Amino acid sequence: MSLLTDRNPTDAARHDGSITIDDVSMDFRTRDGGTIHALTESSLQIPSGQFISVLGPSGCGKSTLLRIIAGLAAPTSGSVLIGTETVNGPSRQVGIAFQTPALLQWYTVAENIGLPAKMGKNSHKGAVDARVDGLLDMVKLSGLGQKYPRELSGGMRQRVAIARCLVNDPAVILMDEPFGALDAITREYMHDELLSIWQASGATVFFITHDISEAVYLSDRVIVMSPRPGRIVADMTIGLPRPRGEATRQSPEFARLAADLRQHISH
Ligand SMILES: Nc1ncnc2c1ncn2[C@@H]1O[C@H](COP(=O)(O)OP(=O)(O)OP(=O)(O)O)[C@@H](O)[C@H]1O
Repeated sequence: MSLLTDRNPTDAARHDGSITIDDVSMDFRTRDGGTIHALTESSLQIPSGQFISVLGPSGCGKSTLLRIIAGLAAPTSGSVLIGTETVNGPSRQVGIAFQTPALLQWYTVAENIGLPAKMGKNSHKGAVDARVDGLLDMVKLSGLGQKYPRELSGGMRQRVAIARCLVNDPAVILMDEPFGALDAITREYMHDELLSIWQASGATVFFITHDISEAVYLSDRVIVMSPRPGRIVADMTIGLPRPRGEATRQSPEFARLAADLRQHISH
C-alpha cells in the first residue's frame, strides 16, 4: 500500500488538484492611504499533477498569488478554483512549505510533522502516527522523529517541513522558495528528493523560485511574471525527459530553456 496513494476512491473529487486562476487581481492599501497594485488580471489553468514553477522579479506578486491559492488571502477581484471548488479559505487539500521551515521548537520532529493532521476534526492518533512514520521514511529521516528541530541541519529541517506539508495527503502543494536558504549541494539533493516525493504523490506542485536552473530542472512548465503589478508574461513547457539527473543539467536543451527564460525576466 503506497503511503500517498492510499486514497478513498469515493473521495475522487476531493483529490482533483487542478488549479484555475481566473482573472485575479490584488491591491493592497498602504498606511498613507495609497494603493499597491500587487497582481493584475492573472489567469492560469494548471492541470492536476503538473509541476509548475513561477519566476519573476522581487515584489512582482508571486507570494501574493500563492497566498490567494492557499486561501490565506482573498483577491480584490477574480477567483481561484481547486478542482471544481472555489477557494475561500485554507483547506486540508493544500499543503504549504515556505523558505523558513517555521517548525515549533518545543515539539519533536514527529510532532511537528503530525500537527496539521492532528488539528483536523476526524484525526485518529494511531493513523496519524503511522502516517508520520511513513513520511519520516520518505524524507529519509527515519529514526529522528524524537529529535527536536534545533538538533537537525538546515536541509533536514526543510525535509521536516516538506513532510509536514504532505501529512494530509494534499492534492496541491504550494512551495515558496523552499530551498532558498540551503547551500548548493544540499539544494541539488533536495531537488531529487522533491521530484521523487512529487512523483509518488501525484499532487500538483506550485513552486516559487528566483533560480532559473532550479525551475527548469524541476518543472513541467515555468511561468514568468512581470515586475509589479505582476502578470504572466511567459508560459514555457519544459519537455526535458524524466527522471531527471546530472545529465539533465548538462544537456544543451537545459541550457537553451534556461537562456530563453532569462530573456523574459526583467529586473
Ligand atoms: N499584506 C500586504 N500589505 C501591503 N502590501 C503588501 C502586502 N503583501 C504584499 N504586499 C506588497 O505587494 C507586492 C507583492 O509582494 P509579494 O510578496 O507577493 O512579491 P514576491 O514576488 O513574492 O516578492 P519576493 O520575490 O521578494 O518574495 C510587494 O510590493 C509587497 O510589498
